[in-house]
Amino acid sequence: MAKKGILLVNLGSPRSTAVKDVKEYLDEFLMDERVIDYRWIFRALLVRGIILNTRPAKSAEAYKTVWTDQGSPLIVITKKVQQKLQKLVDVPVEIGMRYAEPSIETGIQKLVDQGVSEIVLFPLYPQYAMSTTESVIEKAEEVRKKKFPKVRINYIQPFYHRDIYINCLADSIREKLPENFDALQFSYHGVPERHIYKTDPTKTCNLNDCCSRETNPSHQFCYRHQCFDTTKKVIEKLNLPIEKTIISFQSRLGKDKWMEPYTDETLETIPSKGVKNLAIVCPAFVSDCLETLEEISVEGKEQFLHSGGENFHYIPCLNDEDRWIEVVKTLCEEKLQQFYLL
Ligand SMILES: C=CC1=C(C)c2cc3[nH]c(cc4nc(cc5[nH]c(cc1n2)c(C)c5CCC(=O)O)C(CCC(=O)O)=C4C)c(C)c3C=C
Ligand SMILES: [Fe+2]
Ligand SMILES: [Fe+2]
Repeated sequence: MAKKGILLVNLGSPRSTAVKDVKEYLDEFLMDERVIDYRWIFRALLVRGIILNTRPAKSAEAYKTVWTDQGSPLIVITKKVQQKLQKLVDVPVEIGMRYAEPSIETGIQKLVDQGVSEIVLFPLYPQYAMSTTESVIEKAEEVRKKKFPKVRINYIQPFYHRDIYINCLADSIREKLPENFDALQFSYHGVPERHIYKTDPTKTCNLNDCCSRETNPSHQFCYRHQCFDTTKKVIEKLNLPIEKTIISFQSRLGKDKWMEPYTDETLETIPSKGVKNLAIVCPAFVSDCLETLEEISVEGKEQFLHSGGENFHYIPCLNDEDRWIEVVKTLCEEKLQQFYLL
């Protein structure tokens, strides 16, 4: 019988906080046609002609504020998840990053070196997006076809709607919520609106109320719907009134129209509407990273407090919490079982 293994895939971080390493990382990231989805020549002009002239130095400074002795928080946390999961399952577990090292190819190679030929690959993103889930699958398939044609890969699908995940996230938030808060804000990583239209095979999503409808044929590939639905399901579990919740989208880049409302603008306007004590959580990320530890916990906090807010309470991601490791284990085991049916 074929030997099985698990590959946990996350976004990836630069090798170090040196500007040249950040530049190399951003080049690979932003030249991905599923991230900046322009024709190659226009993408290269924008990324290599404009963005990479100034952004690496700025991003390197931001990375320095979150970097740990062991490296980037995102990679350190993903490794902890790997180690904890390895103790619970009897197949090899490795990690791979979509950008930079350890790459998806490195991860698959490590599994193959242990005799594995059937891999469950877990893109660590609760919601589907072209720039994340789809990009990971495309890359893994490219590597598999080129380097490991005999290996079979079974992909774990977005899990934002799964009860086990929602219960886990709701329990984690409940434990960390402060006693008194005026609102709980759900801040998701944004994407350009164009990405949503582009990946909608049904062409029925118009980015209005269709995303919050119970059913719509576009939901399987609508990142906006999946963020709304995650929020709705979590607040139901938490028994929180909808009036006490806010949803927003962070981390926009460039001049395109990204999904609204924007987190930074929201943080600046809500204190004048009576939200003085804020709790904020970032459920597009399962591991804390630059975008949560710096953009939200530091920059976001400053924006909120300077705009009249009084208390800002950041709720960490699931990281290596045992209850989350249990969810990862269950989702992986489901897919491992499927190999027998394929
Ligand atoms: C959670 C899902 C993510 C989506 C969707 C996503 C889309 C997306 N991101 C950029 C540009 C940047 N993102 C950056 C960092 C970053 N992004 C995610 C996740 C998603 N991105 C994570 C987990 C991180 C942190 C990585 C880390 O090392 O901690 C950055 C780099 C940092 C910076 O310079 O600000 C950029 C740039 C685009 C353009 C995009 C969709 C089109
Ligand atoms: Fe991003
Ligand atoms: Fe939608």
